[in-house]
Amino acid sequence: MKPSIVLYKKLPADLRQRLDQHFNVIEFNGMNSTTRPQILDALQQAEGLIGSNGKVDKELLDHAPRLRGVSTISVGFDNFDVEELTRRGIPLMHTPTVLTDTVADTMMTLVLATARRAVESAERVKAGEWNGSIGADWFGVDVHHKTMGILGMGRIGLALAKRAHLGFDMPILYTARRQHAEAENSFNARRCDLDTLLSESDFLCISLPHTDETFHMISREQLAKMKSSAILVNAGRGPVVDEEALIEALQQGVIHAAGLDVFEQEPLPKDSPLLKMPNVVALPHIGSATHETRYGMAACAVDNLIAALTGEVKEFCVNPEVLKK
Ligand SMILES: NC(=O)C1=CN([C@@H]2O[C@H](COP(=O)(O)OP(=O)(O)OC[C@H]3O[C@@H](n4cnc5c(N)ncnc54)[C@H](O)[C@@H]3O)[C@@H](O)[C@H]2O)C=CC1
Ligand SMILES: O=C(O)C(=O)CO
Repeated sequence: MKPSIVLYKKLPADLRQRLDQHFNVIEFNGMNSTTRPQILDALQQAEGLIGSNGKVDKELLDHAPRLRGVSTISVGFDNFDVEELTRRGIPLMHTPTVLTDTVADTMMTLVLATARRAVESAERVKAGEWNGSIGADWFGVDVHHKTMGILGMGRIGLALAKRAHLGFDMPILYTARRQHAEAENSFNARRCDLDTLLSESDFLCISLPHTDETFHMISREQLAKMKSSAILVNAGRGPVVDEEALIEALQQGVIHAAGLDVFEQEPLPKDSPLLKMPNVVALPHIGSATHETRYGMAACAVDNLIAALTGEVKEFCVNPEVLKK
């Protein structure tokens, strides 16, 4: 008999068929307050779990006595209790690499859109405000040759550095726990402490995961150290930036603008002051959201689950120590 798995994200038909070839698939339309109790029930029998967006915590794992492998359709795994999974010997698989360039493109989009006021200008054109030769009230600021500061020099940070250095002649600064030879040798990036990054960057670009250490790493005190002309771009995770402090900084002109793909609460609440600010470009967490990349992520996650449940994991395991047991 094929092992049972729980799927909580719609997959392209061919990938769903690939899962069906290996498993008895119990599918749910997302993990939310309605489906979660049903998912917990189904997990009594399930040996695998695959999806994205939904808390995989101790409560869920306590309902899953037969679980042997978990696969997230994302690179970020802040929704997962990795310690608890590891304690139970369950591999957690994720999808790095396949989305790196697409997310770096999104970050560059936010850099350009905020600096050149692209969204705001396009909205004004549609509102019929373009009635003659434009004046300084429409002008933006240059991106090329400005200093880009990268917080989170991992795969995505490096791909962003490549774009900024090769495409826009931007000097690159980065803050990291270790030196990144490739960033320094290939893209002339210079490592510095956080205070220097904050005070010297024209664009502070965040591609950090959400962890206990990174929670509110950028708050009032850090924002106060930035240039008043600086633009903050966050496509890592919302909670890395203290959103209340960011809103205040934008309202008071402590910094110039923000380009945000991620928020402390997603979807962004309809009454968020961010939605009313012309100097904010807010995207609905589209970092990896292209047809090609979302397909690639789903395919990677399907292969990852098959590998985890057949004991043939070669890469993309968040907690590889469980494989040695
Ligand atoms: N907006 C979106 O749609 C997407 C967002 N992401 C986010 O981007 C994050 C990064 O993805 P990758 O670059 O693939 O991961 P990665 O693991 O290659 O890079 C993360 C980097 O952050 C660094 N880091 C972690 N904690 C730190 C700390 N306390 N201080 C300084 N540096 C620290 C790590 O050392 C690493 O270099 C993901 O974890 C996810 O949260 C990823 C994909 C799409
Ligand atoms: O992969 C991730 O971590 C995302 O945020 C969505 O691509």
